[in-house]
Amino acid sequence: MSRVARGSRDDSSPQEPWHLRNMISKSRWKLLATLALVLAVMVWYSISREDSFYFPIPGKKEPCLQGEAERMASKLFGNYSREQPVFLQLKDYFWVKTPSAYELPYGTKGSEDLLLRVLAITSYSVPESIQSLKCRRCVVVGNGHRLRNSSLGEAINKYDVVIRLNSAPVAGYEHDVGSKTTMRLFYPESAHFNPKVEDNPDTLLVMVAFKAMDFHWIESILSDKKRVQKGFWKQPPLIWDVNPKQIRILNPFFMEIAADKLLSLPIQQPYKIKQKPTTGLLAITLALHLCDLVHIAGFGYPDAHHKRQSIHYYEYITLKSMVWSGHNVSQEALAIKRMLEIGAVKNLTYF
Ligand SMILES: CC(=O)N[C@H]1[C@H]([C@H](O)[C@H](O)CO)O[C@](OP(=O)(O)OC[C@H]2O[C@@H](n3ccc(N)nc3=O)[C@H](O)[C@@H]2O)(C(=O)O)C[C@@H]1O
Ligand SMILES: CO[C@@H]1[C@H](O)[C@@H](O)[C@H](O[C@H]2[C@H](O)[C@@H](NC(C)=O)[C@H](OCc3ccccc3)O[C@@H]2CO)O[C@@H]1CO
Repeated sequence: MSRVARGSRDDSSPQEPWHLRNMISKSRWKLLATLALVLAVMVWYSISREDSFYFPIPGKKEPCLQGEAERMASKLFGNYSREQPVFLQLKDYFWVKTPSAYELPYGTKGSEDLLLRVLAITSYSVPESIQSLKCRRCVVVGNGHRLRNSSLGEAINKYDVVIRLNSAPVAGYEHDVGSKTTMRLFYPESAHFNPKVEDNPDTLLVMVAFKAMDFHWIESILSDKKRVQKGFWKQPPLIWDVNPKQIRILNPFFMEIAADKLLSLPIQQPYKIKQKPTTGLLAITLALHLCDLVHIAGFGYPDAHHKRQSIHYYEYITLKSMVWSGHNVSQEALAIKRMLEIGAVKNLTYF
C-alpha cells in the first residue's frame, strides 16, 4: 500500500500513522499549555503576595518612589524623628547639650569621652554618591542560607545601596550574592580579618557598638595604641587593614527603634542574657530611614523541623550556635512579615 493510501500526510517518517503523530503533537501542546498556565499562576501568586519572594527583572531598575520608605517607616515606627543622623558626629560630642537617655547599645550615655576620641579619627558623612540620589534603591543582604543557589548576584549589584552584614563573604559567592557592598555593618567580634578581600575600595565600614570596649577596640586599631584583649566574647582582629576614612559609627538610635518599635523589647533589662535585635533587623531599620525603596534578601531562619539546616549561605552552622545570642528569631520573623505585608520592604528570596 502506498504511504498516501495509508493516510500519511507527512512522508518524512513513514513508520508512524498520521493520526498517531497528530495525537502526540496535540498532547505535547497540552503539556506545554499546562506548564505555561502553572508558571503564570506561580508568577501571579508570587506578585500578589507581598510577603513571598518575587522575580526581579534582570537589566531593569526597580521603579522608585521618592519618600515611600519614609511613609512606611512612619507607619511602622509611629512618631519617630527623621532628623536623626545616620552616623554619630563629632560636633555632637564636644559639648553634649542633650545627653543620650540610654547606655550602649541603645544610646551613648556614659561613653561620651571615648566617643569623642573615636569620632576625631573617623568620619561621619554619607557619601555624595548616595546623598545626591533623588531616589535611593537599597537592598539589605542577610546572611541566610536562602541565598544559596539564588542567582541573585546580578540583581543585587543593580541597587544604589547594598548593605551587607558582619563577615559575610562575597568572594566566590558573587553569582548568588553579588559583589557590590556600599555599607557593611559590623561589631569587633564580627569584623572580617581581611576586609579588603570582601569589600570594595569605597565600602563604608559601619560599626555597631554594643559596649564601651567596642569603642576602645576601634580606637586602638586606628591609632595603633595598645590592644586590650579582655572584654570581648570572641577575639576581634588585632591588626585591621582599613582606611579610617571608611569607618562610620552607627547612631544607636536605630538599635533603639528596632528594639522598641519592631520587637517591643524593654530597653533596660536586668537579665544576664540581654535581648537585642539582630544586625540584619537593625540594617532594615537603618535602610527604612536612609532609603526610598528597601528590598531584602537572605533573611529567615530554618523552622523547628529543619534544625540541622545551615543558617548561613557560606558555612555550615546551625541555629544551635545562637543559643546565647539574645536574639528572638520568631519575634523577628513576625516583625519582618509585618513589614512585608504593609509593603514597607520587598523580599527577593522567600520567607
Ligand atoms: C554565634 C553568634 O553569635 N552568631 C551571631 C552572628 C555572629 O556574631 C556573626 O556572624 C559573626 O561574624 O551575628 C548575627 O547574625 P549573622 O551574622 O549570623 O547574620 C546576619 C543577619 O542576617 C540575618 N539572617 C541570618 C541568617 C539567617 N538564616 N536568617 C537571617 O535572617 C539576621 O538578621 C542576622 O542579623 C548578628 O550579628 O545578628 C547573629 C548571630 O547570632
Ligand atoms: C547583635 O548581637 C551580636 C551577636 O549577634 C550576638 O550573638 C552576640 O551575643 C553575644 C553576647 O553579646 C555576649 N554577652 C556579653 C555580655 O558579652 C555573650 O557572651 C557570653 C555570655 C553567655 C551567657 C551569658 C552571659 C554572657 O556571647 C554572645 C554570643 O554567643 O552579641 C553580638 C554583639 O556583640
